[in-house]
Amino acid sequence: MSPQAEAGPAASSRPALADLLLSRIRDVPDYPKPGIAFKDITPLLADPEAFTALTDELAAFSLAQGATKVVGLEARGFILAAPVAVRAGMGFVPVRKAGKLPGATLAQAYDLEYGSAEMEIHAEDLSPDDRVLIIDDVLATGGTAEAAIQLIRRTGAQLAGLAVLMELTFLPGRERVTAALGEAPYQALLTV
Ligand SMILES: O=P(O)(O)OC[C@H]1O[C@H](OP(=O)(O)OP(=O)(O)O)[C@H](O)[C@@H]1O
Ligand SMILES: Nc1ncnc2[nH]cnc12
Repeated sequence: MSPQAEAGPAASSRPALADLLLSRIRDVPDYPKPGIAFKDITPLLADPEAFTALTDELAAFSLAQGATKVVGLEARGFILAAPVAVRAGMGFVPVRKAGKLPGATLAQAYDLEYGSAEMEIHAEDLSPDDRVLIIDDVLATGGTAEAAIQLIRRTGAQLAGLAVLMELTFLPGRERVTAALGEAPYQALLTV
């Protein structure tokens, strides 16, 4: 399945799920900076029906891709990815912002919609036999996800794909991550 075929169709093929998830995401204007329309997922997390439906959908995607590990991107990616890993029976590996992991790390610098940062992973948490699904809440410029893809490749593990709750289509994130993913699939449950 091509990355393009994976992107977006969840919203059209599962309209009830898409409507439920979308109804629980709040727009906050001018946060954290003027001009940014912030997508706040906390109402979705507070709703057990919506959070469970999201977890089940992402767990099914992880299993369908043959993943062995789920990687979550700090911080909102942790909240989504950890229950997916438990539901799918896979390990969870955090990608953290610089300086938070105590062991030997690989590091990757990146830019995002409203700033720049550096992320790290404990390379010892992944082996070449692992197939890694990366999970995050929002794909905006794609800078964060692209850096995570590069980081996973540098560990020597295989990429099972990238799944996000929501893609912001007015930014060129999809082109950026599908180029970085190569043959590995991309799934956005919602496109806004
Ligand atoms: O596509 P991009 O332009 O890179 O933006 C997307 C990233 O931005 C947000 O994370 P943020 O760094 O704000 O961290 P948080 O989850 O700790 O709030 C979001 O959770 C994604 O990880
Ligand atoms: N507009 C946005 N809303 C929420 N998270 C984001 N990460 C990057 N851009 C974002």
